[in-house]
Amino acid sequence: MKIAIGNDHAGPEYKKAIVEMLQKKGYEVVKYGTDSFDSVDYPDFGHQVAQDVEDKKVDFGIVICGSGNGIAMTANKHQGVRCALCWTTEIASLARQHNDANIIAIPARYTAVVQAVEMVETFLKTAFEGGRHANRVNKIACM
Ligand SMILES: O=C(CO)[C@H](O)[C@H](O)[C@H](O)COP(=O)(O)O
Repeated sequence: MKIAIGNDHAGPEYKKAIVEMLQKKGYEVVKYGTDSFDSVDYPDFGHQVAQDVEDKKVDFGIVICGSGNGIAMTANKHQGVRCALCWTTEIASLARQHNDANIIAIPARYTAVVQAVEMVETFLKTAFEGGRHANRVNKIACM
């Protein structure tokens, strides 16, 4: 399975820990974003991750910024992307089970690294339930 990950200056150490976990588990990882704490603009990297998901170059995406909101908003501009802001493992699980989310957004300044890694593990191992949720998810794209 192939995963794209991107972050701004709020999350280099979060990306590092998540990438280590993913590579240990055998995932192929495409890395975007910064490895330093110098200020950058989260949309630059949110778009890169979301474009890979939209183009089906990767199976899932992970985006990280301070609150998680700016980079989630960026990703959700893309066709076919359902990016979920997650702050507990239960929310991460529900984002897959009920919303068929294909990108997880991590709020680096409001969660611990260990919690972020656990949320990503949960997100990636949880399946979409379909059923009544499929109709609802289909309606998200209908405007
Ligand atoms: O949380 C964010 C966007 O939703 C970003 O990570 C920024 O950190 C946030 O906007 C704060 O900006 P700053 O330049 O880090 O003060």
